[in-house]
Amino acid sequence: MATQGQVITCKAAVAYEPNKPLVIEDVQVAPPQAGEVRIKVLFTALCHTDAYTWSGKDPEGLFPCILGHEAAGIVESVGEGVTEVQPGDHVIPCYQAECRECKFCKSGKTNLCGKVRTATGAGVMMNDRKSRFSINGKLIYHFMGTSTFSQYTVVHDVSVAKIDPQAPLDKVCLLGCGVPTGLGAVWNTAKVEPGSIVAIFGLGTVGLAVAEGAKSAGASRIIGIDIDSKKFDVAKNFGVTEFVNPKDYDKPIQQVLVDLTDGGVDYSFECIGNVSVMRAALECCHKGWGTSVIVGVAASGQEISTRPFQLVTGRVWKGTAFGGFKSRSQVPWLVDKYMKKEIKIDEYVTHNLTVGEINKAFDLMHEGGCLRCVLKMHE
Ligand SMILES: NC(=O)C1=CN([C@@H]2O[C@H](COP(=O)(O)OP(=O)(O)OC[C@H]3O[C@@H](n4cnc5c(N)ncnc54)[C@H](O)[C@@H]3O)[C@@H](O)[C@H]2O)C=CC1
Ligand SMILES: N[C@@H](CCC(=O)N[C@@H](CSC=O)C(=O)NCC(=O)O)C(=O)O
Ligand SMILES: [Zn+2]
Ligand SMILES: [Zn+2]
Repeated sequence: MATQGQVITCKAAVAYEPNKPLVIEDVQVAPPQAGEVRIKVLFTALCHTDAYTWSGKDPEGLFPCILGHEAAGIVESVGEGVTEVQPGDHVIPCYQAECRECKFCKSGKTNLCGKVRTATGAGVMMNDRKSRFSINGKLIYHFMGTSTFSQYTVVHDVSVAKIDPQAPLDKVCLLGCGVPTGLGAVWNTAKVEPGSIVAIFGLGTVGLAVAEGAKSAGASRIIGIDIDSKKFDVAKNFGVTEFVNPKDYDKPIQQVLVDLTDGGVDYSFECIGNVSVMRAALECCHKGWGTSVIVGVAASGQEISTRPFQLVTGRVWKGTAFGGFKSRSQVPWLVDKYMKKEIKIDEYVTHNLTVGEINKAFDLMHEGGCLRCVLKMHE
């Protein structure tokens, strides 16, 4: 039965309140308006940022909402004026848009796009500042402009990357967030050079993708730091050459790293979202040139600090969103790299469940033995 132009009722995991189990509901998904695309989501993974917003610590977190932002699917229908994708196209929804027209896109200096950001931060669509999701007339907010914990979602056309239809959607869904973020933090944001010494704080999917990126960039030493020693075995497969557990030392971890590296590392990456660790990551950098990249997302109200002297003496503090990748242009390129076996994805997928098991998937994320859990969205 043709669904174009119709409201679709489908299953979605709804977050009604912070930290309360997600509820699988029958949700009404309105047709796409001008400049919008309705996507049948086939697979979605969970990222730590979904858990962060669900925890209530995200200043942009709105409830009730449909979380999820690391997914792949097929275009079901498009709204007026949409020219770059059509029904049947295989796509990855991108929380970081790329309109190619705004001040940010035209600057050549950033991957951030301004076109729909105020709407995505407010949980609505740009066109009418309303949600396309409802349950029996009651509004449900969008999340990050993607809301992939739903069998169907509506996104802005500037947030859709069209990909190779041969690519396995249960794997390339990871290119919606964590893997590009880690790779791009190294390749685009830090621009790590061959021979560099790299420190990575936090060896989850994002930290391991940093390791993979650093290895491919020719780093000579890749030091992984995590409070969970079990992470080291798996981290070796992604390029980590040495492991440090802060719990094994009495002195500050930045001092441990400075001592291990004859004065400090060339590049460090914070992939946790902990502001004390962000400070340590900056202060373990080498005087004169060491660069630290903040990747982790810290809770509302948290602030970073250090002695300004750390910067006066040449250390550089940076941050990255989606690894600096331009989403619509470069996600298809990353898919092609995966298809040519030039980047890993399968190795990050430790669990596969169904959307009905989503609360179990979040439990797995918090237990630590899980990198990415991929949910099948349809029977
Ligand atoms: N900037 C961006 O565009 C993006 C940021 N993120 C953020 O990156 C962070 C990492 O995400 P995931 O890899 O999915 O998370 P994860 O939870 O899988 O990994 C975090 C790792 O940090 C370790 N850890 C926790 N506290 C620690 C401490 N005090 N010292 C050392 N290690 C510690 C944990 O044992 C775990 O291995 C999150 O904050 C997430 O929100 C994620 C994607 C994109
Ligand atoms: N609403 C959050 C924003 C958290 C954040 O920094 N998000 C990252 C992506 S995290 C993906 O898993 C990002 O791209 N930020 C840039 C942006 O435009 O949002 C908060 O306020 O903490
Ligand atoms: Zn994410
Ligand atoms: Zn733009």
